[in-house]
Amino acid sequence: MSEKTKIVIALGGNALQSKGTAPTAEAQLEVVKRTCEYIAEISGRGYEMALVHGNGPQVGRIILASETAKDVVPPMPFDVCGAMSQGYIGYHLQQALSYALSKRNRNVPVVTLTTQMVVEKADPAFQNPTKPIGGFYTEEEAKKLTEEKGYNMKEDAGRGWRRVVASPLPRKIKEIHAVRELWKDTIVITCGGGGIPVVENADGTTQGVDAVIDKDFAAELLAEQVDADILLILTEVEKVAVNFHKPDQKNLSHMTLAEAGTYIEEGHFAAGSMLPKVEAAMKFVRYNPSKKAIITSLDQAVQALEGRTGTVVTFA
Ligand SMILES: Nc1ncnc2c1ncn2[C@@H]1O[C@H](COP(=O)(O)OP(=O)(O)O)[C@@H](O)[C@H]1O
Ligand SMILES: NC(=O)OP(=O)(O)O
Repeated sequence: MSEKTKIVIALGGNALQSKGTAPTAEAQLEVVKRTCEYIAEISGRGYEMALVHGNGPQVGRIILASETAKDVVPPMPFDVCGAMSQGYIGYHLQQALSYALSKRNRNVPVVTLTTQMVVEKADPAFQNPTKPIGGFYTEEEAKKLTEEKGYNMKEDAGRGWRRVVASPLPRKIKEIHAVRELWKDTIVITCGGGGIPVVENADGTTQGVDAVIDKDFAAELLAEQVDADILLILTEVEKVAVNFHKPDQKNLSHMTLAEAGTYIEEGHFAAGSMLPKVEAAMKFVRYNPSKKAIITSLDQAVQALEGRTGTVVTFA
């Protein structure tokens, strides 16, 4: 790998979703086109990068469609739905990013790698579903879905109720060697939706499991394994806050590992939304204390890389 600054960018579900319109593939493509302008801008500044995207809303809809059509088409297992989400989100990103790069006369190839993520069979997450997927429901609708379909439903960071599924920790990127090879001259879209969750059998084969891995943790593992300089987590908010959504909310420009740990103990970060981002950032700087993680919004990504905004997480 070259000596340029290497970034792993984690793109939040909001970077792929249109607000206030039906969640169609066409609407997603329009949002992805806007997202890719920012990504191309970062590439234009000479950074090397890989992209990891979320899939919570998308995989939830694919699973729902499959379950709804179960009387006419055999339902797809979760891992296959995850693979489908990687394929179509990756396709949109490839199409839009290639165009955004070409407008800047940067003819860097962009490819999506179907990526399996090894998880542990015994991960306690299989007994405690926490990962929100699909759309948002009212509390009443959520109760009905639990009664009628047996879904696990939880409130998601003050935004409504969502179905939650198991989200085991990512342990090994099956295709990491291909990612490293591709990295040399390509923007690779990998570990989409956290990677397709698989377990390894004793004979070395892999087998899909019912889960959705958190893409922030997957991006962190990738950042470790490609020796990235920066883990850039892009979401809806410009900065991480303490006392979020309270009158005394305070946006943070910087957190050390120790400070982040204290804020977690004090309960400032919502599980399933901001908490995994902060935990992923902490894990990255703990793994390599000379590196940094940044959490910010997509539209502030360039400014955050220049040190002008975002929440920077460092070891000390
Ligand atoms: N302490 C906090 N500071 C900032 N945002 C927070 C905090 N706690 C919860 N959030 C919420 O977490 C959201 C980011 O999580 P989420 O939307 O699940 O991520 P993604 O962008 O990866 O889909 C923010 O948009 C915000 O609504
Ligand atoms: N898989 C995943 O973490 O998706 P979201 O970012 O959409 O929650």
